[in-house]
Amino acid sequence: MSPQIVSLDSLTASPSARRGGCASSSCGTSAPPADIDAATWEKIKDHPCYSEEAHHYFARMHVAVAPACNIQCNYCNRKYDCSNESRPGVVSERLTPEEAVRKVVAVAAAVPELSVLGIAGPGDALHDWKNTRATFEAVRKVIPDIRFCLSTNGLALPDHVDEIADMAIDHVTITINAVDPKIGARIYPWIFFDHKRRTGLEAATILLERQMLGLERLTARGILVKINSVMIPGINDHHLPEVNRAVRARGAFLHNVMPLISDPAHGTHFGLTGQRGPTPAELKALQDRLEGGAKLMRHCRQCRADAIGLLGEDRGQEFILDRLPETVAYDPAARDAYRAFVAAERGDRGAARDDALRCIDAVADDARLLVAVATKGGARVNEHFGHAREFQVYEAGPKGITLIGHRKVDAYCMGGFGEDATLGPTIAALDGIDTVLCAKVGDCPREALLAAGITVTDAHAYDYVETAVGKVYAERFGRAAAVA
Ligand SMILES: C[S@@+](CC[C@H](N)C(=O)[O-])C[C@H]1O[C@@H](n2cnc3c(N)ncnc32)[C@H](O)[C@@H]1O
Ligand code: SF4
Ligand code: SF4
Repeated sequence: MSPQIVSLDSLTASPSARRGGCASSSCGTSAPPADIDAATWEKIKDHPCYSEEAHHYFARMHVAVAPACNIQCNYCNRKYDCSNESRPGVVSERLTPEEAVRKVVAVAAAVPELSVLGIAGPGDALHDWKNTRATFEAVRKVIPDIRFCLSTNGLALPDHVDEIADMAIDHVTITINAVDPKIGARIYPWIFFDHKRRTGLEAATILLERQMLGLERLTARGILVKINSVMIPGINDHHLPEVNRAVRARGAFLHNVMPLISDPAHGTHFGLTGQRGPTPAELKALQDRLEGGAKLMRHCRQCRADAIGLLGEDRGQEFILDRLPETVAYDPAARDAYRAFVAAERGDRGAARDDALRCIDAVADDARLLVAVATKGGARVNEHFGHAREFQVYEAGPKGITLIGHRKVDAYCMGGFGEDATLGPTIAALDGIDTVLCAKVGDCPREALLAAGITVTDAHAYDYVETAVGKVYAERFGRAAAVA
């Protein structure tokens, strides 16, 4: 099977959405959000992880060139692999740098949304620095405008900051789960440092010190740093506000608090010893508590180390090595055209969002609504309920309309028929949601969701998400007239 070519129309696939022309005075521009300076916006405006807004439009790909790791985390087992599973550290095939370059060029030729190449394991990008560097250097020669991104536990980071800066790697993620070694020792059984394996408090103390040093050195060089923290109930959940303060003080750009995944089938220490992950409500409560500190990332999908596509979709299986031609010619025209399309969409959507926010402003009290949106990109309500593999969750309230997370589900509709067995888990996954927005929904799931207290509607199909959420909010709280 050859890779599927993405069409711009697939994002805006309705006559009303393809309205041509431009409703906004800011058409064709993409001005930075109020809290971001112009230089930073230039670095993040096409990075789907560093900008929530960009993640509606731009794709990343990870290449699995870094299999080895210099530490052990109690939640990680890189030996377990399943092509159907989306989880960090999981890959279908490990690549040499040469194979990785072939894959990147093939993806860039077929996926015009591609803007970022990341190395996130399956081990540690800096422990396997030779492979990481060789991959980035070779890709840069073929695709000069692609952004580079890497993820590390931080142990080797202080030694590589100069090279990272020299190679124009603008985005680095460090996983920091604790700033107190006593808590760290419950997460990391060992590290390998300075030719020796170290355990217990000594291991955690060294690792945490190296993480902070690496963070300070990166931010001093103007590199944008995202901190990942895995939320582990009973171990570091109460401690993450302290982590948030510590990384903010050292200039971290984003803090991404992710839920622990600990299925016993994965064979991790935490999975096998019954350590649970947080519920969506617990994760949201912690993230809400952290608001006002280091800026939060709330749209992370905890991707595989070989993920390809928009966040929330994974097209990795389309591009496994066996399916790629030996040589692929790269032509930047499709990516250039896509960027021009996005610039126009952004202007249009910005104007629509301003309209939507006016109806939120119109409601003075503390009325809140949690809305789950079925979307396949482009910041529009454009996915059928039965085809959705995730719903993006928006909170509408006095502070505006904000993406606060997502809920993964199994697609309800297989080959044209709804599967009632799938609907139960979908309803459970939508716990706490008031309304679901989608492009199309059948009577059967609509009634089943209603019986569970969740309304679902396709009345706002192909609207921008904020426009649709604003309308639902206004209808619910009696200000329908506020949104035209
Ligand atoms: C697979 S790691 C690769 C990069 C690097 N070795 C690191 O740990 O930062 C990518 C991210 O996945 C996270 N991760 C791995 N296993 C996880 C799990 N079971 N639950 C939640 N996050 C996990 C890590 O903490 C890290 O932030
Ligand atoms: S540092 Fe990353 S790759 Fe290494 S054990 Fe931890 S999660 Fe796995
Ligand atoms: S794991 Fe999170 S930060 Fe990394 S590529 Fe996926 S969405 Fe972005």
